[in-house]
Amino acid sequence: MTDGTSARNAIPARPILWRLLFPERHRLALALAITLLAALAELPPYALLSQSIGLALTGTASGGDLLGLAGWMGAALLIKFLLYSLAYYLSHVAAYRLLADIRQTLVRRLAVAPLIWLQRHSSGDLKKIVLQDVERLEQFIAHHTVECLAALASPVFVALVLAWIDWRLAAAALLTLPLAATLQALLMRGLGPRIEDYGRTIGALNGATVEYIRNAPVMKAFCQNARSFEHMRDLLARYHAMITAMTRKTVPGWSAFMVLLGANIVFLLPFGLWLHRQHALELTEVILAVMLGSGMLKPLFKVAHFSSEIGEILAGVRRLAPLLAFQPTAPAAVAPAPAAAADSAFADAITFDRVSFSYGARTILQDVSFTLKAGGFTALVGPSGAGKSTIAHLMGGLVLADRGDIRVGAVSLSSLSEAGRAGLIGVASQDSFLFAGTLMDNLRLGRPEAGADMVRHAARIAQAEDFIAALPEGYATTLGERGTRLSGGERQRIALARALISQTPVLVLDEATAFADGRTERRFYQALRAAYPDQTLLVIAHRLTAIAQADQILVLEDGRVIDGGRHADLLERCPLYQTLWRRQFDSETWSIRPKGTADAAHS
Ligand SMILES: Nc1ncnc2c1ncn2[C@@H]1O[C@H](COP(=O)(O)OP(=O)(O)OP(=O)(O)O)[C@@H](O)[C@H]1O
Repeated sequence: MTDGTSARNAIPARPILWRLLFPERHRLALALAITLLAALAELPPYALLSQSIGLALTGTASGGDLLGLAGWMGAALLIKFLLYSLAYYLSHVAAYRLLADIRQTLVRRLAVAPLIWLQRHSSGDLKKIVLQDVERLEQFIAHHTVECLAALASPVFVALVLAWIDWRLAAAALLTLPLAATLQALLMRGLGPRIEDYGRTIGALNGATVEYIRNAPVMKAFCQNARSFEHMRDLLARYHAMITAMTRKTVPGWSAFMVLLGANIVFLLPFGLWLHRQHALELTEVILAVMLGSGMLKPLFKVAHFSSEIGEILAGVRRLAPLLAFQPTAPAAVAPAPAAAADSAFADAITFDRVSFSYGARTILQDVSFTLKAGGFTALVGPSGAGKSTIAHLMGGLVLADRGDIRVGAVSLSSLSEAGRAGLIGVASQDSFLFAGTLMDNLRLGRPEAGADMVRHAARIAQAEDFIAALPEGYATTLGERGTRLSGGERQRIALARALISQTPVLVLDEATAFADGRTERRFYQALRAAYPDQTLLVIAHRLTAIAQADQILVLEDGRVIDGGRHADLLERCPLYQTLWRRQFDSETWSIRPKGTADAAHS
């Protein structure tokens, strides 16, 4: 397994950041140039102030002089205000244009991102990328650019003015800077991995929060509260511990850094007064130097703060990078035409050839081999946890086999593009996701060009016709984001009809008919075979009566296919199949009886 952290660190974030900023480079450059002017505009008010003090000290100021000075001061402040406003305006316009572009690109890329990649990321991770990481870029583009440049430029301009008055004053004003910079470097040491860790914890916490919100109704039903959601509680504790450790590590250093940046007055004032005594400087020059110099380094605190934030911004860019890099895959040249599955050349529509799969260290499937005959009806049965859905996930491209090969006809499934695979193999499971939109849109998801007759036909087979007819607007009924207006069983029927409409040569139904009772389920398979006789069907079902008519039944136990054949043969020779067959009747006749009547009921 690849180490996600080192892989992420290997992505060079700075070039990606520049590439993201490139489309707005002119606007941003203009914003920065205006910021420099605004930082320069901070100086004249000080010069005017020092001039006023000089006039006041000599007692030569007339009312007109003071009014003039006040006017100039007001004008200087107004110019500074206008320049900063313009710089901010431009940086914000650039930021929001870029953000809109980046978000649109991300959404487009999400649509073409490989299923495997999406499967590996929790919804919390993706939320963090699409919302928080992009939001952080807004902070960087709209605020940090202008504010950090101003914070850097302002001490430089002040140092130049001080050097112009007397270079020794500039040197005295800068004396505490090396000390503060060394402290800052020490402070930041070892913070990088912590910031990475912080990002990971936030991602995990987001995921747990989304899961918690989704499961809130279930937890309420069982009278549980947030404290019972152990995973989230652990993550919150980890987050709290991490923040506390980071605060403990950084706060004393930050405070010392801040104090040092403002401490240059300790050198500047005595040194300026000494120069005045040596007749090297006028008193007004000393006052001007102290006014300018005493606060000149404080803006660097913002720069230092930014340098700790840039780590998070770049980590966000690194997270964005893989998603931004996805390109729509060209249809695979080797994908067999869907209709070919029924040809004799594709007598074996699907072949699992010694396929193994693990979740981490846990082996789920081991050397699984079987074939699905083209146009045949195969059922996959086995105890819970045997690996049946994992086989469906492999065929649906949600996970990749660790070893072995899955072939569609003669072509390896792994060599097909996602579009090629989706055009050949359709998967419907119990977990159906319905999008906000009309029922018709939801049904035609896999085949937007499907005609009304085809949709109605599929809906009839999926036993969805009656309840659709009862909906206020039939097929035009708008569904909520998760199809909340439909019951679980109705949603499953829609998912089933959707898979039928896609008309893929191979169809995998993973507990997709769990909504139906035994008899309805059996009738459904009969209707399905009659309507689509050429379709290769793989059905995962717990209710064996429904699939007893299958051409082939594969028995899976602990990730291995232990037997395969027709119902009658398996019933005769396969102990596990016999047990599964018996168990379904036990469960069908199972009931809760008052204590003490159990024996009587069994006899
Ligand atoms: N994402 C995952 N991470 C780790 N283990 C998983 C994951 N998904 C499934 N498993 C495990 O893999 C095993 C096989 O799961 P699978 O869903 O394929 O079984 P199944 O035969 O379909 O079971 P059921 O009939 O109950 O649906 C189970 O033990 C399950 O806990």
